[in-house]
Amino acid sequence: RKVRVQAHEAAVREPYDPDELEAYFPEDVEGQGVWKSEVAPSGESTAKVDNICTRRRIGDHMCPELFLLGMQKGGTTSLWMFLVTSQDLEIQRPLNTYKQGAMPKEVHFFDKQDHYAEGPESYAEHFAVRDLESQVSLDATPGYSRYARVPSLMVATINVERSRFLVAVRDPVHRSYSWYTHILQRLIARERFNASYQVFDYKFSLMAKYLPRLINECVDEFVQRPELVFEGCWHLSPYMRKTKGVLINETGLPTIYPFIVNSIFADSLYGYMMLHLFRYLSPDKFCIIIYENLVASFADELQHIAPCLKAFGREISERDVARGLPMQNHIKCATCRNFELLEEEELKAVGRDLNEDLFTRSNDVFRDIMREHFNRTGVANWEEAYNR
Ligand SMILES: Nc1ncnc2c1ncn2[C@@H]1O[C@H](COP(=O)(O)OS(=O)(=O)O)[C@@H](OP(=O)(O)O)[C@H]1O
Repeated sequence: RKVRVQAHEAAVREPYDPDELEAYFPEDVEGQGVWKSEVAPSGESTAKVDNICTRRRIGDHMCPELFLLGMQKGGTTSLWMFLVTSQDLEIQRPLNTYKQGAMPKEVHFFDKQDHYAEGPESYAEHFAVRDLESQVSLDATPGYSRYARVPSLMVATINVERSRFLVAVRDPVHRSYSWYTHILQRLIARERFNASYQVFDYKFSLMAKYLPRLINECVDEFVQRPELVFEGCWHLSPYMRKTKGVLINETGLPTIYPFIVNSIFADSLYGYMMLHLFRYLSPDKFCIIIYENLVASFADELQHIAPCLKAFGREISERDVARGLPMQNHIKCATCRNFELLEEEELKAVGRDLNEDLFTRSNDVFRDIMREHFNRTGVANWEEAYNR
């Protein structure tokens, strides 16, 4: 398959070869060796999986059966906080995670090769011992939605029949900008993040100008099979790793580590991300909520996770609704070095192009999914806010 690059040919990098990548990536973007470790999914149907998760014995550690899979920057920390602090829902959080001292929200078992390799017993040990059949625990790792291999690994490990999956989506432009900000505030000290951002003079608007074309070239290759788009084009896919960089005219630098900047936009392709998840996990086990609605009308939007809680005999109480959505994880970056602060109108202008060039196609897929599987129409018309 030929990779087309419409950029200044002289400055265009050759495709990254595996040795070069090896040198760039002594470890994964997020700090583990995920991208290069071929974790072979077992391919076993869940009926055949026999492990601590499927056995569910009283007296054993309890694997999660409720998952908050994403999307990253979709308000997941607030939703998690709401769920695990409810006195009525009785949802258990992990005792600890693999990362010492981390908030007990994100276990990162399925997206980190080293953790997955430790096996289900190790996963379960992060949760309390079960002393009642009705207990349920939650793994809220929004990064799971970013890694194409995760759902197949889940199917090979968890009790799929009993499990339920929550996903919070958000205006893709705002989600992308929020993740750009997150990287700039929390991860930019890492050499690869800094190098990839530097090419764009650290500017979101420049990333938004160049990345849609690169991502679209990949999406176009798979568009006849929309359920394969995410696996084909997610930020660490072979296609994306091999793709040639482009020259950024404004800085005169060619892209480097494109997957870091890719992910800012590729992780907002919710339609394709959901179709990928549905290849492994049945839509009727999902509850999808829309961040903007959750913020604007908490009680109403919360009802859309009710079916997933009901599966465990849990009901959202009036006093839960009254508690409202806590505010968590708002990253203020005003004083971050090199931060491109985009005021509302400026972000709108950037977002308009992003929608036209990249997001609308995936949003259409997402809206079809909402109509078909969740009987919700007229939701998530994010682009309307950007209309000229
Ligand atoms: N109550 C409430 N109202 C409005 N917005 C809220 C609320 N709680 C969290 N947030 C916003 O959610 C963003 C963080 O999302 P996540 O917690 O999913 O991020 S992470 O993926 O876990 O890092 C982050 O968005 P940005 O501020 O745009 O970065 C938070 O501000």
